[in-house]
Amino acid sequence: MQPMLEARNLTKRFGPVTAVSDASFAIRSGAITGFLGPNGAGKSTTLRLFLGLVQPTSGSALIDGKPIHEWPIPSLKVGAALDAQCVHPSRRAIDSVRWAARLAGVPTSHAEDLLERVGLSAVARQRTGKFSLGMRQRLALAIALVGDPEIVVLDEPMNGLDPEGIAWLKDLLRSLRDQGRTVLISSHLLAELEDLVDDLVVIAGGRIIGSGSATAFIDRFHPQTISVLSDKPEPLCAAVIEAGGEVLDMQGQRMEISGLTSIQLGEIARDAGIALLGLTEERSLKRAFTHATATITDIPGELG
Ligand SMILES: Nc1ncnc2c1ncn2[C@@H]1O[C@H](COP(=O)(O)OP(=O)(O)OP(=O)(O)O)[C@@H](O)[C@H]1O
Repeated sequence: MQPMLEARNLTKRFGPVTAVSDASFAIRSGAITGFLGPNGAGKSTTLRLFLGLVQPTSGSALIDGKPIHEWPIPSLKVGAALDAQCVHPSRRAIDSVRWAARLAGVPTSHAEDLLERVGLSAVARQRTGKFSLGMRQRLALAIALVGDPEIVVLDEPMNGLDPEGIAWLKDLLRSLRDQGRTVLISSHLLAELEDLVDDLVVIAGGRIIGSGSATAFIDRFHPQTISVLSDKPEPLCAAVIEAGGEVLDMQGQRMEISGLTSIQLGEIARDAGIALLGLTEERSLKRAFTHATATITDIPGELG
């Protein structure tokens, strides 16, 4: 199936700065994809390249097979919220949405519904100059949805939202996905995306370090670690090292071990006469992400 968004050897340089370097990845239709990377990694630049707001130095950024400018009415294809400050402060919220609808060439009659959908009905007729960042994020989202687009692209939309707002946004994005839309959402905070995304594209230093399903990302990058609780941590630590394992962390009776399977660890403890009081193999996207970004130089582009 044709990817909904695809970067092919995409590079963008700003003078001496290479913001995006030979990036290739594909985003499938009908999924929520998290675009994850530290500050300055090149996320916003990549999103802007897809939206035709900056031109690539080389390579291409395709929306459903072609550059955005080749779509007759781009806002029907893709709606984007890249900057929560994008609306004029002296304009009322409802007028900003109507203005965006006019620009997109779609009826303005849904403006009220859109503001209701993003929880801004009560302030629809207020000027946006005094809106909080969270309110602006909601307004930017309403504007992104104005053309009822197939693809929704959001740059750090959770900035400024309180926990309730974040939960609300996640529900809204899931409902967009459940309607068959494609959602691409960037963040520098993995915790924001962890329970939301189906797929991930991870970028650091302008380079794509992995893309694919979140599960595949964990499989590929997760360090093999075991958290173990024992009544004799010191001798267990020595036995683990003796057997070629590594003790990553030790706090009281709990230690974190890598380089051994849980079966091997059980055998080592048994042979040393040490009781294991608990043993868990922790697998989290967070640990995989930390590991992947720490070892970036060793990692090739595509993830299965
Ligand atoms: N218009 C520009 N002119 C010069 N340099 C730029 C421009 N836009 C981005 N950069 C640089 O490109 C690099 C990537 O920036 P970008 O904003 O894409 O990263 P980001 O991952 O979105 O980071 P953040 O989360 O901090 O916004 C940074 O070094 C940035 O300073």
